[in-house]
Amino acid sequence: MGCEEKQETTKPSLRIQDIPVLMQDHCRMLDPSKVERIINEFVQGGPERMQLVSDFDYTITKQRTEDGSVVPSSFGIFNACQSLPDSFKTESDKLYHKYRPIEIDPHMPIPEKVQYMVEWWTKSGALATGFPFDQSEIDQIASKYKNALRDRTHEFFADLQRLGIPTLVFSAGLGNSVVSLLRQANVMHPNVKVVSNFLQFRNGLLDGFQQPMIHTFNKNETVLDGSEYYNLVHTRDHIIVMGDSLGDADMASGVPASSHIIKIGFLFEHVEANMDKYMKTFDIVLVDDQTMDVPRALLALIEKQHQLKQQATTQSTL
Ligand SMILES: C[n+]1cn([C@@H]2O[C@H](COP(=O)(O)OP(=O)(O)O)[C@@H](O)[C@H]2O)c2nc(N)[nH]c(=O)c21
Ligand SMILES: [Mg+2]
Repeated sequence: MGCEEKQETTKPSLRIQDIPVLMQDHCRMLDPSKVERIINEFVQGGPERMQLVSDFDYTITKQRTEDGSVVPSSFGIFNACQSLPDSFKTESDKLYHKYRPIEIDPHMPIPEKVQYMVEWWTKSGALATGFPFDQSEIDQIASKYKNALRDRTHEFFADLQRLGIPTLVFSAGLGNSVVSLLRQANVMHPNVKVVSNFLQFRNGLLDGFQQPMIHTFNKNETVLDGSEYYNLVHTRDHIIVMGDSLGDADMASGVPASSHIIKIGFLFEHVEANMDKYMKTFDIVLVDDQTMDVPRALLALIEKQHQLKQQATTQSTL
């Protein structure tokens, strides 16, 4: 009885059907009432309890561009650099053909895959060793793709900065390419942190990747344990997670179990075959949506309530 009364008084003030972006045909939800409940928690909790965790490749970059050109992945940008030795490309392709099928093998258990992934990233680092290399090469290639970020990415990152929401861009790819693209797109604000694999140099020569290695299966908040960023976000228990691969949904693993998380999945390839898994994995599935409109709409609701609260406080102190 008491419980029913409580539900009555805490009735959500926002209803999913009143949020137009979530009512679009290409926006799918397995459990809209769960999304509605969490959105209300987010709105009540305000920006100071929020954090955002996003994948980079094909989550911040587009899965489909208007002119049909393919956007390279962060490793792809590096591989396109002219000064890399000829053997680098051939050897790196060989590694890709060996390890990529293991990475996506639906039957192999994850602990077994982890060993192979560590092997892949280690060998890939070893290939990127012992020759001179200049970051400007990555910058030049990345500059061609600074307009290949999702529509309204600039506005989205401006929203996150204005609201002071710590934003983690997580990539098991190459951090040098990620940062270069974000910088050149003018979205690398102080609240944005990129956790990824960064090139390391020794005596003026390339020397593989810096530690810790970020691979597909440790790409989650457990690798942040004890870091400065962890200290910044560990009390922020309202989390938006965004990704395009099923594994991206686990990026917030390691945060307290009591956290409220909305997982947004961008689905583009093999829509029918993937739909079921994406629906079970992400709270909101966006089919061929090349914009940041849905996450922006969530932030707008949070900001609106925040402003109302601030106005009320100002008036009560007058
Ligand atoms: C070590 N290594 C890993 N990858 C791929 O890079 C991806 C980076 O992982 P991610 O950033 O989590 O995923 P996303 O690209 O789907 O956003 C992994 O899923 C691997 O398939 C790699 N790809 C290339 N081209 N070269 C490499 O050396 C290499
Ligand atoms: Mg991705």
